Amino acid sequence: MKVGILREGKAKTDTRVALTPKQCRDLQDKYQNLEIFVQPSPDRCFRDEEYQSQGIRIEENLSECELLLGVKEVPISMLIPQKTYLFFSHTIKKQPYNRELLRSILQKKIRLIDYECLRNTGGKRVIAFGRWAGIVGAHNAILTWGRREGKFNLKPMYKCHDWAEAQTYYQNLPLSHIKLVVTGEGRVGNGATETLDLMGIKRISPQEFLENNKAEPIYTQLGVKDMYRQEGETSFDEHHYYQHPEQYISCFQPYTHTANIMLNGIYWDKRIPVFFSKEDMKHENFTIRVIADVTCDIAPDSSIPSTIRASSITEPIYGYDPLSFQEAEPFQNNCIDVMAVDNLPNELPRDASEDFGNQLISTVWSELNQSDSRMIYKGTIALNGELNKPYEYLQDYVN
Ligand SMILES: NC(=O)c1ccc[n+]([C@@H]2O[C@H](COP(=O)([O-])OP(=O)(O)OC[C@H]3O[C@@H](n4cnc5c(N)ncnc54)[C@H](O)[C@@H]3O)[C@@H](O)[C@H]2O)c1
Repeated sequence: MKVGILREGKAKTDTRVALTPKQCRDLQDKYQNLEIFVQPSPDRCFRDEEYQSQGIRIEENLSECELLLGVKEVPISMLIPQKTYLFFSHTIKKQPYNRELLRSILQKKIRLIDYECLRNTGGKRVIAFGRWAGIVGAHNAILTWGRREGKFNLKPMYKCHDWAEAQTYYQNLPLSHIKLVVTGEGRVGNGATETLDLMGIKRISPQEFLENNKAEPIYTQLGVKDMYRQEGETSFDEHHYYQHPEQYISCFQPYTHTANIMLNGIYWDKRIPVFFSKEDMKHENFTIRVIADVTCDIAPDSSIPSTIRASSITEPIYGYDPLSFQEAEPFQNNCIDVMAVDNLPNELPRDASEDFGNQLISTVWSELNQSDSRMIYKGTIALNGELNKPYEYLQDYVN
């Protein structure tokens, strides 16, 4: 089989790749009939020469390849008819900006397998970048706090060679007054706690967090059971919550009076209650001064009203004035600092790509060769010019 690694075409800042040079080499060594070709790219986090030095061919024309691997949406002009593509298409929520992309995929009779739709038998996603978004998100939260307090300047993650370098700056940071609440227990939430643990910030239970008045750096992590409840109910049925989140109310309020940093890493959609309102943010007892919103849904369709726009890797922080509801200069006493970078794993593209490639190899690669794989069937959005059965609900969007 011939496999092509695509040059990312959506934005220059997308420097990640699905397989590293070493992973390509290992796969070729393992499978005798496999040949991997890499489209040249001046922007990719692994240079063309790094692939070549592992014996992988650089090739502009990938029309001989059956399977093409990208990361972000492939521009329509780069799509080759009748091939199998794997990438994040961002079409399953009927995103308007990718309607033409899906139309074109159908016209060109492309088989589209979307990484976001690849799940194991328990329904959990098998391949994602979320852990790295959490790792970088927590780094940026503490960086923002250091600058806000004027106490320290943490080197931005994207300026570090890799995560190992960033970790060398975590010793002896003056973090004494930090009270940080992490929302979410998935990839992002758990990635964030990796960074916080390395920084020596003490993890405590949600209950202790609300009661702790000592000037020591602490954090707590909240899952859905800590954040939502049904009115009049004392127990929490997680399965029921996922089925009917609209029947629940938020119990996040006490943390808005206790924490000074919030790292938001929990999934949210319009059925789920918001954590707090614009009005809540005006109150004197709203103590949160830094919000690292990794989930990064943009207001008004968001759980956090101050996430009024996404920010960028090079300019990650903006201020939010809770009285005027407007954007303001960052690091002002009367304002809240927002870190809302929506492509955080790109700050550590080499580490994130390697991890992603390992997940691809260990969970997806062998499935791709099985004609009856449930995982691949359920992850396939389009084939032979039609929507695959699980995605027929997209027909009106395509039309
Ligand atoms: N800013 C970025 O660069 C970036 C990168 C990756 C992911 N994200 C976003 O971060 C968020 C979390 O991603 P993740 O990888 O941790 O996801 P995940 O599936 O690993 O974890 C999701 C978390 O949200 C909770 N949750 C609450 N309601 C849910 C629901 N109805 N369905 C599913 N989960 C629900 C889960 O219990 C879990 O704690 C997502 O919104 C994702 O799009 C942002």
